[in-house]
Amino acid sequence: MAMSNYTDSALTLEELVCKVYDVGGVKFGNYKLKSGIFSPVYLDLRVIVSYPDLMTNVAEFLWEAAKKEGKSFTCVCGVPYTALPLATCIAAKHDLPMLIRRKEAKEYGTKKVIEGKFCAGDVCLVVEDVVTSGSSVMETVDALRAEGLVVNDAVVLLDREQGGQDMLYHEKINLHSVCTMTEVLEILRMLGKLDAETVSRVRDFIKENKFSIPQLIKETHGDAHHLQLKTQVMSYSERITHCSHPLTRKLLSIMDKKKTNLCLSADLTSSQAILSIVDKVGGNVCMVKTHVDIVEDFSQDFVQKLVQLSEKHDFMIFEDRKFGDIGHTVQQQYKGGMYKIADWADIVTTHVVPGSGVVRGLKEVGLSRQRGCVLVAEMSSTGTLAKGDYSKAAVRIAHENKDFVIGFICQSNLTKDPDLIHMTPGVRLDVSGDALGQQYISPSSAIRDLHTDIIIVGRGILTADNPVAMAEQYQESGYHAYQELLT
Ligand SMILES: O=c1ccn([C@@H]2O[C@H](COP(=O)(O)O)[C@@H](O)[C@H]2O)c(=O)[nH]1
Repeated sequence: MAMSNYTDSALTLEELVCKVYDVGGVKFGNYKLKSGIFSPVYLDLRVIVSYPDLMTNVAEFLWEAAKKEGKSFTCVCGVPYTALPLATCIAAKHDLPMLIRRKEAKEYGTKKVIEGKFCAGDVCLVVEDVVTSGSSVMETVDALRAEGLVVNDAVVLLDREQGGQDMLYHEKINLHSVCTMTEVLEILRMLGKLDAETVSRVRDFIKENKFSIPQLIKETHGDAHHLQLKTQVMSYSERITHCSHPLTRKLLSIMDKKKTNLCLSADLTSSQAILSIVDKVGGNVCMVKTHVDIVEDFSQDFVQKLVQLSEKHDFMIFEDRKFGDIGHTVQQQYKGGMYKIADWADIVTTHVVPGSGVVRGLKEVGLSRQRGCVLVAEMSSTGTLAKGDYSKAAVRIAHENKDFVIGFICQSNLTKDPDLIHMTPGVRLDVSGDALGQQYISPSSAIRDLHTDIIIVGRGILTADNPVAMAEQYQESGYHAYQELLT
């Protein structure tokens, strides 16, 4: 008999997390892990099997997360043991053949490792309850691949954010998660189930117990494989060969040629001041970002001169317009008014708060002009609401509009798709922040820890005594961090 009577057919993520917590799937305290270390959080998602309605809901969330990017699968396989019933629910509900991986091959009879009917080339989705390092998912992936199945995707209920996603990406697996540990903490805190001290203890634990990719690969595959890691982080020039969007290719080729991942945020209010600094540091940057509506003496002559400088120094022009209205309105804002942004800006930013119509509206104007757009998926400011499901929706919209969307404004790595460039503002050598909620991280940390592609720097350069020398320092610091990732 079921231990609790959940009758919900469709829960919100908050409700799901709350129910998993209420049945004891997530516990907070001081738990000794298999590794011997003590953890302030303990996950026991096996308990879900005792709550059939909750289990069906979890399975639906998993399926939705896996299908978000429009992928299709010919079969599904759970990582033994907790995810087996979850995979079964998905298979039964969506009429999808299921495979079972044996933990040990049978010593008799067929000696099969993978049970169920399949053909080489079938595309299998791997299902897991929790990902920490990604090694359990990899055991199942390796077994499936050994039988000729194609495995590119895995879906997990909870990503502990300790390095598993990067590890799996290294193994050419896209990990889709229903929620992350950060989201669980935020939801439980919001619902009053956790105090601030516990939240910060768990956050610190996760931060301090992150695995590096080399460490994970060594653990999963041993030393020989570890040595191969060096070749796995893509250089800009390698990445060009994996990209289809012409603007992404152009940007990566500028970054490669000029040895820079720096974007200057030219947030000055006089056109002369902007042109002057851009001419001085144009050689150090791959992009110049503008807020054209703060320029007091704006004229078309100003933007023409900016375009000339972009040709002289070989950088792209990026108008940080942050559109946020319905498709029909943003079209007028993009091509018309006094700024006529579509005439001169290679790239523009848009919020996704109106839904995908905003992107479709901009695309109708920009596509024929070979322009591109960047989605504001996350923000650098304190208390930002652009997080969690909102950011995931931005990723989905980007994937659905890859002919026009070339990346994200973000504070974390959101997708491993080589076409989509991650651009991170809130970067400064002095990381103390400003009085209005801006938060900073260092250039090297943005590249190395957030795995971003481009650092966006404004006041760090503009207010320096010697902005040119400072731009060189940011260029050097960002590019050096990128080179370190390659070696
Ligand atoms: O999340 C975001 C999105 C955009 N910005 C913009 O980047 C620059 C940052 O300027 P700094 O002087 O380096 O703080 C600015 O134009 C913002 O509008 C951001 O900071 N955060």
